[in-house]
Order: sequence, then structure tokens, then C-alpha cells
Amino acid sequence: MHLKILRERIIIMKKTSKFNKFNSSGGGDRGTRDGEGVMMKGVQMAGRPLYLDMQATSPVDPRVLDAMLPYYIDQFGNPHSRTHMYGWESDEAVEKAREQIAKLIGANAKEIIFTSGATEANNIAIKGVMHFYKEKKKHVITTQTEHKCVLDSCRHLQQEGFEVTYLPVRKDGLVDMDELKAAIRPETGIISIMTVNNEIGVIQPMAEIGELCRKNKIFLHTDAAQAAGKIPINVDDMKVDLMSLSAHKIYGPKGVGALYMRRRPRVRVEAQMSGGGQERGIRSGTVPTPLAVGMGAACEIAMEEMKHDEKYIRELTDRLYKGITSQLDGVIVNGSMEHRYAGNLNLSFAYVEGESLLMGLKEVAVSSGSACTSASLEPSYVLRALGVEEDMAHTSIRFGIGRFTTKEEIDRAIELTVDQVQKLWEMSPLWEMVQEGIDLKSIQWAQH
Ligand SMILES: Cc1ncc(COP(=O)(O)O)c(C=O)c1O
Ligand code: FES
Repeated sequence: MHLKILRERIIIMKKTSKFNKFNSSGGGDRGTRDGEGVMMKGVQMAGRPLYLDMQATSPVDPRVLDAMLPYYIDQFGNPHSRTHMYGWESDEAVEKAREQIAKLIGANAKEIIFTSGATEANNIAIKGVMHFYKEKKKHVITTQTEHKCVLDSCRHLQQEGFEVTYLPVRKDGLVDMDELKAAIRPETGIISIMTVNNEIGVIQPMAEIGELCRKNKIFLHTDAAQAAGKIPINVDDMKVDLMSLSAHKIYGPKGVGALYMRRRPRVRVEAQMSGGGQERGIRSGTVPTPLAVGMGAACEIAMEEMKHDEKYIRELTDRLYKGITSQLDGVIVNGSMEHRYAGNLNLSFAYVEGESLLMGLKEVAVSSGSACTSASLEPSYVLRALGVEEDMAHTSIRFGIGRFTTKEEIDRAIELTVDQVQKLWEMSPLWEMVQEGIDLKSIQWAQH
């Protein structure tokens, strides 16, 4: 009964302008799987910036929310309760979700451990493996462009006496296989390299890296938070032993993720969390049934719609790229253009001041590599690792496009970006000099 009322309320919310990202009028180009009539058109809400930051997070797909709701209200049991129906039905739902997640990455459900997100999965994978095998293995290899939680886990290990190689990347953001080979030592215990980079969207050659790891009997971990559900991935093809996943990057709920751990050949970790021994002792704590169900549903939908999503997103990204570059000179794509997830377009704009560009783009919710947007007040370490010059790193903008982004939003983003850059050019003495044909590199700037 409660559930029915809640569902109706949510459907109404989706239909009203207050939630104008939801649109039940139908007939659009983005239909739903179950035909319940819930359509999502764009993610902009009235009076708020248009959202192009899908790498930071994504809205929950209404179908995912629908799958989750019963487990908040009627079927609220603890999945670990063994003595009554509430527990059993919750457990059944969690196990179904585990299978949906496993299927997306070509794994077995027994190899999936629920976590609070990719951050926790990365921590368990890296620290857990090294702690477990510490008698024999002392060395970790990762790259300079990993997510902070991977880099920080490695720093933590260094403080405990482990050694870590932070591999530089090529100018296009990809790992140099020869450098990786050269970094391997007999005591290397794990190599951790992300599948898709969150900032620049580049896709690493995981299958090649996996082959190298197998040959050298080194565990391979990959942070696939930005890859799973977006590009086809398979743990066997990639020969990865551990993989981190996050639900909220693929239209699932925040606060849930998973760690894939290979069973054959078996990889073992030391648990990070002490407690009731849930998740085979690897991650104690009650599994949050609604979140797990949401992640499972998000994975299933992603699998079914990946091809369609990819095509749709690629068209929008092309439109954005062409729209901007046909009107502006001096735009540079950060990261490989060829080995790239389509929903990430990271651009730098020449001859403008980063801070002013961001200030002028308040109507578009995007991320930036410039220092003024980060809490640490350091410009992006990812762009620096690519060797992007400081002025260009300061004007970098990451456009993140997703399943619910619309053409209209892209067109508006083009208009606002072009308009703002041109405005800033008009005020820029550097731009004037470039127009006069002066090579800026030839100028001797006064020293202070
Ligand atoms: C590549 C990558 N790894 C890990 C994370 C962290 O994921 P979560 O928010 O699920 O902890 C993110 C998201 O910020 C990410 O993009
Ligand atoms: S643009 Fe703000 S610090 Fe560089």
C-alpha cells in the first residue's frame, strides 16, 4: 500500500515541471525498457545550470529507482537474516543483483563483493592484496594518472614500507608498454591501471597489460568505475584479477560499488573492515539491499543499452566538438582522440584565462583541470602527467555527456562556450598579438 502511494508520487514528480528532467509525454528518441511511460529528457532543471559532468556522477535512471523502491519499504529485511522471509527475500534480491553485475563484466557472481563504491573497492584491492602477500611481494606499479583513491592507497602502502612505481604516461595519456615492462620486478605484487580515465577519458590497453601480468605472475587490478557499463569489458579478455566498479557513474545510486575478485587463479586479500564477516569476510557490514538492487538494475540496463547509448553519446560528443572547433581556433583535446570513451571530451582553450572562462560558463555544470576549481588548489595532476603546458591546463574543461543528455543541451553548451571564449579573446592582449602574427614563444617577457 505504502509502496503504491510512493510510486504514484514519484511518477507525478517525474511528470511535473519541478522535476522537468522527467517527461512522460513519450514519442521521443529515448524510450524506456518496460514501457511504463517514464521518459527522461535532458538533465537540466529549471533555473539550474545544464549538466555536463557525467564523469562526476550521473542521475539515477527512473527504471533503477523503480527497481529499488520495494526494498526500502515492503521488502526491507536484512539480507543476512536467515530466520525469516524478510531476510530471504532481501538475500534473493542481493544475489540477483550480484549476478547482473557479474554478467556485465563477464564474471561469475561468486566473484563479486559489494562495497560502498569504487573508492572502497580500490582500497581493498590494492592494500588488501599487498597486505595478504606481504611476505613475498613488496612492490606495486601504478600510473601517475590514476584516481586519487588509488594513488592515496599506494602512498599509504609506501608509509608501511612497500615500494611503489608511479609510471608516467605518454602525451596521449596511454601507458607505454615498454616502460611498464621495465618497471616489473620479481617482488612486484600488483599492477593497478585504470581502464578509462575519469578526467581525460582515455582507454588503456588492458588486454595487453593483462597478458604481460599473466606472463609475469603479477595480479592485475583495474579501476573500471568509468568504463563498466559504458564500453564493453570482460574480465577474461582483459585478464584482470581484480576490478573496481561504482554504481553512480552508470545511472545507479550513490554509495554502492563492487569489487570483482578472480577465483581461478584465485586472488586473496586482507579485509579492511572488521565485523560480522559478510561478503565472505572481505567486506563486513550489512549489504544495503536497495542500493545493491539499484546497482544490479543499472548494470542490466547498461548491458542492454550500451550499443545504443554509445552511438547516441558519440553523436552528441561529435556535435559538441565540431560545434566548438568550427567556431574557435586554438582548441586542443586532452588525451588520445583514438583510444577514448566517447562521453568524455576534455578541451583546453588557448589565449584565455582559465578562471575567467569558468566564471563565464556558470550556466554549464562542467569540471575543470584548473586549480581554482579544486580543493587542493593544484592544477590537474593528470594533465600535468600528460605534459600539458600550464596555461592550457588552466583552461581545460571536461564535458561529460551521458544517456540523458539532449541535443538541445549540447547546442546551448556550444553557444555559451564559444560566446565566452570569444568575449575573453576580445579582452586578451595575447590574442591580439596572435592575430598580428606574433609568435608568442619568441617574446622575451619581463622578469619580476
Ligand atoms: C576512476 C574513478 N575511480 C574511483 C572513483 C570513486 O568512486 P566512488 O564514488 O564510487 O567511490 C571515481 C569517481 O569519482 C572514478 O572516476
Ligand atoms: S585557472 Fe584558476 S588557477 Fe588556473
